[in-house]
Amino acid sequence: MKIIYTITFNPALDYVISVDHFKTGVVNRVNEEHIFCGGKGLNVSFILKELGYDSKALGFVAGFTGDEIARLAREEMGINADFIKVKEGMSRINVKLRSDEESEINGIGPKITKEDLEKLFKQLDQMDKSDVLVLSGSIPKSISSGIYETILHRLQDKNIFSVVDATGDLLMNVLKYKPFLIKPNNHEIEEIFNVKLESEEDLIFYAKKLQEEGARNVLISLAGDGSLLVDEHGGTHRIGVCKGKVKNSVGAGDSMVAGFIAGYLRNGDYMEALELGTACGGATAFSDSLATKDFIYENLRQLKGEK
Ligand SMILES: Nc1ncnc2c1ncn2[C@@H]1O[C@H](COP(=O)(O)OP(=O)(O)O)[C@@H](O)[C@H]1O
Ligand SMILES: O=P(O)(O)OC[C@H]1O[C@](O)(COP(=O)(O)O)[C@@H](O)[C@@H]1O
Repeated sequence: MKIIYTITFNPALDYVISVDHFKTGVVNRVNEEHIFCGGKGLNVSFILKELGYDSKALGFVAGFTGDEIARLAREEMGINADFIKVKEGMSRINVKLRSDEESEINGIGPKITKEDLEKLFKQLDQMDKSDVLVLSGSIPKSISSGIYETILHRLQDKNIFSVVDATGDLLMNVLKYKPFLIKPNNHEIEEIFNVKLESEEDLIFYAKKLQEEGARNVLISLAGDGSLLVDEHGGTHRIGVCKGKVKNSVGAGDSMVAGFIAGYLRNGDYMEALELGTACGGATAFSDSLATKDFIYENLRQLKGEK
């Protein structure tokens, strides 16, 4: 049995607030607030657990916020988290503002030293052939943007499946290690290539460009417009979305990544992976926080046109 590891370098408490007609330069009053444990790898671990796949959630936490993240991850999310506690700084509080528009303010994160990184490398040394490693999210400012590259370089002889959900250099630098899956969204592709995507042909063109750089499967998510996968055999798969009322789309991308991995692990079938990923992304977007199992499968049945 493959072991799935997720790494969240910079977990966060997500402070999700709703404000009617938010305005800058004045006092705004919140009419609904929630605090969730967030961070991309942790979100992936949670959805994997809902789908029946255990994972080891690795990463760094610091300060009182870090203690709360570790507590919430274990006690409320039910995740097998093995975080490294670092001494300087504190884990982030990321503000997610719901108003006429959705806005996010994501923090910096604690100071991670060389010794802290060594501890993570030791944990990763346990990885074995065909295990899955999910590297997702940003990294604290104290670490070099080459860190994902360093990790995949260390693991390159182990024949693991890597999944990378990150932006800019963090993503581009690892493509040469042939990640099994990358999941940029359309805005991230536009930023990477400094272009405006205007058609499906554009999406396919840039997905193939990322494959030329080394990525095996490229899944481009398009929020409410669904997603497009160019698989490693050159097949193109376009899928729409589940129907529902959006409540909070934070974590939809992470949910899609988890669903895709779980769907693929079942039979190695891309369409099954894409459908389950879509159901997970939609179910999270239609929930106050991350989606739960029953709602994911309800969305999957709806997507497939089943009762
Ligand atoms: N408004 C929405 N309605 C239905 N499904 C959605 C919606 N937003 C996101 N999703 C689902 O979640 C997936 C990932 O969402 P997206 O916002 O593109 O990811 P990210 O959070 O990484 O930017 C989408 O491809 C879609 O399947
Ligand atoms: O590490 P980053 O890129 O700052 O992102 C962290 C944020 O991403 C999230 O994991 C949500 O990610 P997505 O909406 O892209 O799925 C939040 O829980 C968290 O606040």
